[in-house]
Amino acid sequence: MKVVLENLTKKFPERGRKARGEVTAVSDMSVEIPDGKLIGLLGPSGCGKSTALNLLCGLLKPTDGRIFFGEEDVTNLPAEKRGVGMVFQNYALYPHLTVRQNIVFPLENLRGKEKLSKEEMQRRAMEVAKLVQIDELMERKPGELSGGQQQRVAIARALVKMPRILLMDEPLSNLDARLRLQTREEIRRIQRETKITTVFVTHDQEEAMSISDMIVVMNRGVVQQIGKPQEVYDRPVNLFVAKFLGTPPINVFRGQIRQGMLYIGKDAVLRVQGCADREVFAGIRPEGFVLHPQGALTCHLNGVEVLGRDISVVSTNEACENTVIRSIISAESGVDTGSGTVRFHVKPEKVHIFDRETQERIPFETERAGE
Ligand SMILES: Nc1ncnc2c1ncn2[C@@H]1O[C@H](COP(=O)(O)OP(=O)(O)OP(=O)(O)O)[C@@H](O)[C@H]1O
Repeated sequence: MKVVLENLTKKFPERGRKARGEVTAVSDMSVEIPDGKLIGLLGPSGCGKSTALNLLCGLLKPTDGRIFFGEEDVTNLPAEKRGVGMVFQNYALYPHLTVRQNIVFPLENLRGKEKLSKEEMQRRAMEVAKLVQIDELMERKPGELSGGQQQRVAIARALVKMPRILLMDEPLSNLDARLRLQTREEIRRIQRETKITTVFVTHDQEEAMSISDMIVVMNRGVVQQIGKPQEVYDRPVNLFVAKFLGTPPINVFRGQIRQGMLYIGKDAVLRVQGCADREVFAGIRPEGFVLHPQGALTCHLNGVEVLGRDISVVSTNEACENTVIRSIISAESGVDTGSGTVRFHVKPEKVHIFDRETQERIPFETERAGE
C-alpha cells in the first residue's frame, strides 16, 4: 500500500521549568512511500524520527498536514483502526506468555466482524512463525530465547494481523553486532516476501543504507533528502547529508574557488567549471584519494592503519575540519612513511563542494588539476 505524508508538522509544548514556547519535532514533512517498499528514516537523535513514526501509526495527531494510506485519508483515524504493525527496539513481549501465546495475543482482541475462530488464530500464528523461522520455538517463554529470536517473535506478532503497513523503531538496537547483521538481513527477506510497505527508523546510517529501497534523511525535524541510498551517498544535497552518510566519514576542508580552480590551502586540487569565486567547504570521501608523488594535495602523514584488503592513510592538513584525514587506499599501494608528508590526487566524483554559508551543494564540471 502506498503511503503519503503531506506537509506534516508536529509541535509540542516545550517541557521544563523555563519552558515558554513550542518544539517543532517534525516540520512540513512530505514523503511518498511507494507500495511494497522498505524506507529507512534516518537522522541523529532528536531529529524527529520517532515522532514521524508515531504520527504514521496514529499514536500522535499532527498539528498540521495529512496522512494517506493508499487513497484513504487516515489523519484522524484512531491507531487501532489504521491496520499498522509496530516493532520496537525493546521487543515488548509478554514474559509470562509462550511464543505462541504472544503471537496470537493481538488476534484475541479482535471484535465483531474481524473476530476469528481459535483454529484460524492458531493457523495464522503458525504461518507467521514459519515466515520468521521461529516455528520450532512456539512453546518457549521469551526469557528462554536469544535477543534475535525475541525480535523475530515481535515481528511475527506485528505481522499476524496482516497489517497494511509495518513500522519498525530501531528494531536492531538491542542486538550485538553479529546478530544485528543477521537480523537485518532477515528483516529484508521477510519484507520482500510479504511485500508490506515498511518504514524502518534508525540513527545508524550504515544500517539504513544496507536495508532500504529508499532513505529519508532528517535533521531537526526537517527532511533533508529523499532517494535511493547510493544516490544520496553520491549526490548529497548539503554538507549535513554528506557528513551523516559514510564510514569513515567524509573529510571536510575549508577551501576557495578562484578562477575555476578549487584550492585547499595553497594547493590547487581540482578544476571546477561553472563556479563563481567564493569560499567553500570541500568534502572528499575517504575512497576519493589517490596516492601520487606529484599529487595536488599535500598533507602531513601521521601513519598507516592496516585494514586487510585496504589501508587507511591517516594524515592532517590545516584546512581540514576533521581531526585527521582518513583516506582508504588499496593495500598494494606502497606508502613511504619516512618522508613525513603524503601527496594525493583526488577523484572528482568523490569530491563535493558546498557553499561556506548556506552549506548547500554546488554542482560543478571538472577534470583533475594537472591532467
Ligand atoms: N511529547 C513531547 N513533548 C515535548 N517534546 C517532545 C515530545 N516528544 C518529542 N519531543 C521533542 O521533539 C524532538 C524530536 O523527538 P523524536 O523523539 O521524534 O526524535 P528521534 O529522532 O526519534 O530521536 P531518538 O533517536 O533520540 O529517539 C526532540 O527535540 C524531542 O525532545
